[in-house]
Amino acid sequence: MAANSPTSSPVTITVTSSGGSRSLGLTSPMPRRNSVSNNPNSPLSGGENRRASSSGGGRRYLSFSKDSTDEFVAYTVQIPPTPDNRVLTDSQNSPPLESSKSRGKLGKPNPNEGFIKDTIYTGGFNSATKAHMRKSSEEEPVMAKSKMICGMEGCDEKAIGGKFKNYCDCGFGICEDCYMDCVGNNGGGYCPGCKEPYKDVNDGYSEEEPPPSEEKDQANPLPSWGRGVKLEKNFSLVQSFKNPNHDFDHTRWLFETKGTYGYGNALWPRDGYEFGRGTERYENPPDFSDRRNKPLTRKIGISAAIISPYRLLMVLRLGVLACFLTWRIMHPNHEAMWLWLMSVICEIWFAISWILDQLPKICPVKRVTDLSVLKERFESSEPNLRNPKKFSDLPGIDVFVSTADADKEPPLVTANTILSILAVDYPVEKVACYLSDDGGSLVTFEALAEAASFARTWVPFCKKHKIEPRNPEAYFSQKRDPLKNKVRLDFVRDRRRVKREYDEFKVRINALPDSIRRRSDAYNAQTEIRAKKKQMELGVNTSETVKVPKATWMADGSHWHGTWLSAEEGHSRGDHEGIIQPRTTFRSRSRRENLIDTTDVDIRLPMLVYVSREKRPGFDHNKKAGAMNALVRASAIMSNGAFILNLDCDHYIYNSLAVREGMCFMLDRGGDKICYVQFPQRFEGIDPNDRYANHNTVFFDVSMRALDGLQGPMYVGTGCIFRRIALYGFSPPRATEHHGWFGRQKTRKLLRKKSKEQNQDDDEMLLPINGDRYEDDDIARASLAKQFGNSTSLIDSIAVAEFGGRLLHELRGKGCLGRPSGSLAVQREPLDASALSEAVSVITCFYEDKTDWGKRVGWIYGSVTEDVVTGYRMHNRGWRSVYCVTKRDAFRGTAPINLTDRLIQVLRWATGSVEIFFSRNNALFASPRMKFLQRIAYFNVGIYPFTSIFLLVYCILPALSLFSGNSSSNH
Ligand SMILES: O=c1ccn([C@@H]2O[C@H](COP(=O)(O)OP(=O)(O)O[C@H]3O[C@H](CO)[C@@H](O)[C@H](O)[C@H]3O)[C@@H](O)[C@H]2O)c(=O)[nH]1
Ligand SMILES: [Mn+2]
Repeated sequence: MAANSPTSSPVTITVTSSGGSRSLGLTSPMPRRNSVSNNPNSPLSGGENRRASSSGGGRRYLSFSKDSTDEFVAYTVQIPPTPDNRVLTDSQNSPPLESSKSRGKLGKPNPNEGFIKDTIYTGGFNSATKAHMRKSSEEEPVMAKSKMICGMEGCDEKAIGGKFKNYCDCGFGICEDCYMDCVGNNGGGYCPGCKEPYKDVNDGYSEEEPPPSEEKDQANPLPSWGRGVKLEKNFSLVQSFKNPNHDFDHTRWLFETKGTYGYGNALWPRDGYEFGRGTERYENPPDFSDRRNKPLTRKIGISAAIISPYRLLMVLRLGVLACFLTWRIMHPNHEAMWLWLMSVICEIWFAISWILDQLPKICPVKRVTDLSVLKERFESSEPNLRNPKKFSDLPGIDVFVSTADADKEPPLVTANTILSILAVDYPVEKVACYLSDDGGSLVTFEALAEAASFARTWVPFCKKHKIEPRNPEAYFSQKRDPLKNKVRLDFVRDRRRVKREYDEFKVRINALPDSIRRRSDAYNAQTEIRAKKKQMELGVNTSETVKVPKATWMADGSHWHGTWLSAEEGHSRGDHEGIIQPRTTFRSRSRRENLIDTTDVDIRLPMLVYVSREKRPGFDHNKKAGAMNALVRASAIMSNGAFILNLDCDHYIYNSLAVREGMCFMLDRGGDKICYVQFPQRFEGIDPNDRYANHNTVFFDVSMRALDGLQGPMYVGTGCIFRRIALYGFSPPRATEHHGWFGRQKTRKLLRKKSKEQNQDDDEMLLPINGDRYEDDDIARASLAKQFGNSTSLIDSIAVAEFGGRLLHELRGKGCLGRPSGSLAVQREPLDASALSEAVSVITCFYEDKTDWGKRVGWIYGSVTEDVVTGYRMHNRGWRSVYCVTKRDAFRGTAPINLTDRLIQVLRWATGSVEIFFSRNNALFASPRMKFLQRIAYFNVGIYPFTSIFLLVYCILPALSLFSGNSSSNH
C-alpha cells in the first residue's frame, strides 16, 4: 500500500489488512547507507529538496488518497491484535479471553473486529490551528465518516451512508436506527456507551452542523506570530481533496484578522456562534475563576528554628576550618616538605569543595500547592452553557517514558509504569502517553498492547475506589490493609476481581518473550515450507537450500518492523525503521461487560502511543537524549501538549495527583518563567540500610531544596515536568528583566557584549510573543525550519504549544498576552493519517541533520549526563525551575541493587560531571542570568569528582610519610 517504492520514499504508509488485523503500521524505511549526511538519496538533505519534502509526506499522502479514496476513508489506526488486544478492540463481539496458546493463530476475521469506535478522538491543542483545515461544514465529514460501525450490540450498520454518528460526546458511535431506538420518539434516552442521558435530540449533531469541537474552537487569539501560519501549505491535501476552490471562508477570515468571539469561543453555543446570523450573543464571560486571586502555590522559607542553627554551625565550621588551615600553613614540616605540601593542598581543596557545597545551601525553601484552587480555576464544577461537557481548561501534558532494552528493563515494569500513567488524575483528553522503545522490541510493543487492554479494567477501578498507588504491581504488593479508607461497598469484590485479572495479565506479560519466539518459529517454518514448495513447482534445483529470513512475527501474521530475534539486517537493534503505533483515546470496556460496575466513573483512557525511532548504522543516536528528542517532535505533531513529563520506564507515578501538583507551579502567577518542575527521585526495593546510598538523601532533600531557593534545582533525568517551549530553546518571557549576579542589578550591556562572544547556541531566542523578530512570517519560518528541521506541522505546532502553556489572561502582567480562560476546554482533535506520516518522518535518523536538535533545541547531546546539561542550558537562558516535594512521593523508581550496576551508574555520573567541567557548559562561562550561588552549585557539580583524586592522595599520604620517614631514618 506504499505510495512509492519503499526504498525511495521516506514515509510509507502500510496498511496491513491481512487476516483480520486492520492495523496501520507506520514505518519509515530509508535507503540503508553508511554516510551520515549529504546523501543524495536522502530526501531531506539537499537544499532544494528540503523545501519540497517538507510537504512531502503530505503530497505522497495525497496521491495515496487519490488512488484509493476508499482506503483512506476506511483508515484506522490501531495496535494490531495481540491475543488479548483482540478482546479490547471489540467490545461488541466480546470474544472470550483466548488462552495464550492460541497466540499467533489468527482467529476468523470478523469484519467489525478491528475498529475502534472512538479512533477519531485525539490530537490536542492543535485545535487552534488545525481546526482551520476543516473550515466549512462540507469539508468536515471526511474524517468523521471514516468507516465506523454502530456500537450497539448486534448492529453492524456501516458509516458510509452517513447513517453513523457520535451523538454523545463520550465517543460512542451509533447508527441512526439504534439511536432512534434509544431516544424514543420524544427525546431523552441514555447513551449506551456512557449511560448518560443523550442531550436533546435536536442537539445531536446533524450533518449540517458539525460538532462544536470541530468548528467552534477556532477563534482563540493565537500569538500574533502564529496567525500567518501557512495552513494551506500544511494541510493542502485535505483541502484540495475535498474542496479545491472553496468560497470565502468566514472562520479563516476571522482567524487571520485576529477576530475573536470573546471568552470561551471554542464552546460558544451554537446559536450565538455564527457571526452574521443575527442571533443573540451571550454577554457574560464564563465563570471559570471566582477566586482567581488565590495563589496556586506558596513558598515558605524553612523555619528559622531549623535554619539559624544550621547557618550558625556553618559559620563556626568555617571559622575552625580557617584557623586550622592557617595553622597548617604557618607550620610547615621542614623534614618532609613535599609531603606537607601535598597534604596542605589536599586540605585546601577539601575546604574549598566544602564551601562550594555549603554556599548554595544557605537559603533553602519549601513550597506548598493548593490543588483545590487549581480545580476551581480550571475545571468548572458545573456544566455551563459555554462548556456543557465539562471539559477541563487545564493545558495538555505529554508523558514520555523511555525504555531501551527489554532484557534489562523488564516489560512488566514498563507496563506497570504505563498503567500508572494511564490512571493519572488529570483530564483524560489532556494526557497523552508516549513510550519510546529504543530496543525496537516486539516484546515491549506487545506488552504495551497488553497494558492498554488491562488498563480498561485497571483505570476505572483506580478512579472508582481512589486507589493509590496506581501501579498494580506496587498496589497489590502493599503490606497495609487494603480496606483502609475505602468506603464503597463493592470494593472488596472489585479488588478481588481486578487482582485476578492482574495476575493473568502478569502471566501473559511474562510469557511474551516465549510466545513470540514460538509464534515466529511456527511462521518461519511455514514460510520455509511454502518457499520450498514454490521452488519445487518452478523446478529449480532443489538441492539448493532456500534462504528464508528468520523473521519475528506479530500476532496478525505480518513481519515485525523493529528488531528481530535473529537480528537480520534491517531488523537489528541499531538498524531498523521507525515505528509509531498510536492508540487514540480509547475506552474501557463497555460498562455492561466490565468486570466491575463503573457507573459514574469516567471510563475513557488517555491516548497511548508506541514510538520506536528509526535507527541505522553510522548514525549517532545519542542515547536517551536522542530518544527524547524524537518523542518531542512526534508528540508535537500528534498531541502537542504544552507540557511534557519525563519518566524513565522504571519510575512510576506514585501519587496520582503529581501532575496537578506540578501544574500548580506552571500555571500560577509568574509560572510562565518556569522551564521545569523537578520532583525528587525516590526509590523502593532498597535494603533498609541503603548500602549503596541509593536514596541520595543529602542530594534530594538538602541540595535540591537549597537550589530551589536560587532560581531552581537541576534536572536529574526523571520525574520532571517541562514546559515545551523551554525545551525548544526559547527564552523566557521578559528574560532581560531580572538578571545580574545576584539577580537584581540590570546588566544589559554586559549581556549584549557577552552574547556576541559566546557560542551562538546561547543567543537569545525570543518567544514569538515577546519579540518583534518574527514580524516577517516567511523569514521567521525559514529560520525556524533551520533550527527545527523542515516539518511544517512541527513548526506550526510551536505557536500552539506556546499558547497552551500561557497563563490565564488575568494572571499575566500588564502588556502581556494571556489566554482567555476556557480557551483550552475543548475536545481533542482527531488524529489523521497525514499527521501520522508526518510524525514518522520526524523520527527518522537523518531528520536532525543540520538542525539545532541536541544543540540548543530539546535534550542536549554530547554528555553522558544529558540531564544536568539540559537543565543548565535552560537556566542559562534565564528560565527558572522549581523543586516540588510532595507529601506523598510523586514518583517512585527502582534503583540498582547490585554493586556493579550501582558503581557503573555512579561512575557514569562522575564522568558526566567531569565532561561538564571541561566543556563550555562549565558554570564559569555561565551567562549573567544565572545567580552567583547557582553558578557555584553548577560549578560544584563539575568539580566534585576531582575530590576523589585528592582524597586518594590524602589517604595514601600516611603510608608515604611512613616510607619517607623510614628512608630518612636510614640515612
Ligand atoms: O539508548 C538509550 C539509553 C537509555 N535510555 C533510557 O534512559 C533512561 C536512563 O537510563 P539508565 O541506564 O537507566 O540510567 P540511570 O542511571 O538509571 O538514569 C539516571 O541518569 C541518567 C543520566 O545519566 C538519566 O538520563 C536518567 O533519567 C536518570 O534516571 C532509561 O529509561 C533508558 O531506558 C534510552 O531511552 N535510550
Ligand atoms: Mn534507570
